[in-house]
Amino acid sequence: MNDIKSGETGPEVAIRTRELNLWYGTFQALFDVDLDIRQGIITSMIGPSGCGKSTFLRSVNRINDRLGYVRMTGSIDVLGQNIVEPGVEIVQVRKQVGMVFQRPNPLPISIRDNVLFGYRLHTPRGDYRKSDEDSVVEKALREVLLWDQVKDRLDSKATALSLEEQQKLCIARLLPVKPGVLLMDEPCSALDPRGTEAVEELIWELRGEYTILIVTHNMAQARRASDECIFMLMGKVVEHTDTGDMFVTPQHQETADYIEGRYG
Ligand SMILES: Nc1ncnc2c1ncn2[C@@H]1O[C@H](COP(=O)(O)OP(=O)(O)OP(=O)(O)O)[C@@H](O)[C@H]1O
Repeated sequence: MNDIKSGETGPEVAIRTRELNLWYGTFQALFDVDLDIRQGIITSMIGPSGCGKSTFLRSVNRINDRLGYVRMTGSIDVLGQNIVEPGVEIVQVRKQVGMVFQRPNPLPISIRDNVLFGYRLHTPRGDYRKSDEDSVVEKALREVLLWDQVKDRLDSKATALSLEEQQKLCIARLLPVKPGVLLMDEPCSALDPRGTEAVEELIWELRGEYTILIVTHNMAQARRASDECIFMLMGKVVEHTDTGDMFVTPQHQETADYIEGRYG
């Protein structure tokens, strides 16, 4: 049951799902998920291992499509378009919905080419100007607070960067194609506490410009780094509310049990 109710949030909803069900073969992983994820804020998704957080995230940019045995029913509207309708181009979905993974996964090419990779792929040939490249690279790296560290070594291999820098780069390379939504699946889990703090600070900087949905096991992170929080259990949404309220006055016993560490 949701506490932030469908239909109440008006046009500023970035991701809206209705009766979203998903099966891996015969195993049902998501049950009637109705969510309204607001535009321009950070929403965290928490819940015990296996409750369907990553499955939900992967549905919103249709990575699950790669698996032949996944079946979905219901709708997922991203910025007003139902992305699971027949005929929707996955390339367009991926352009609007960027994804950041647990382990930073830069390509084994230069820092500069990493930033330009998606931009080259997604910019129509007639609109692409080589003379724009420098400013595109600088803008994206500045946005992720990495420019000063890397501006003198843009041609170095991205894989030689620290994990924190790699993760920032993986966020930077999404930005030139102007995604409305950034999905982050435990983006700090491979980082040390200092790297975690730096990436959290960055995510907070991006707030407003982008709609950010972040899956995390780290409740302290959800608490300090999100505006709204969704608690899931066994494929269902139990509670979706203001983060402060969820941690202080959870409305459901299951939420309270999880927050107090009574689930694995
Ligand atoms: N590719 C897959 N094929 C079959 N079953 C899967 C697949 N991916 C996930 N599942 C199953 O779907 C359920 C939800 O998994 P999911 O990874 O979405 O949970 P999660 O909440 O993100 O877990 P974690 O916090 O451990 O990452 C689990 O029972 C999992 O075993």
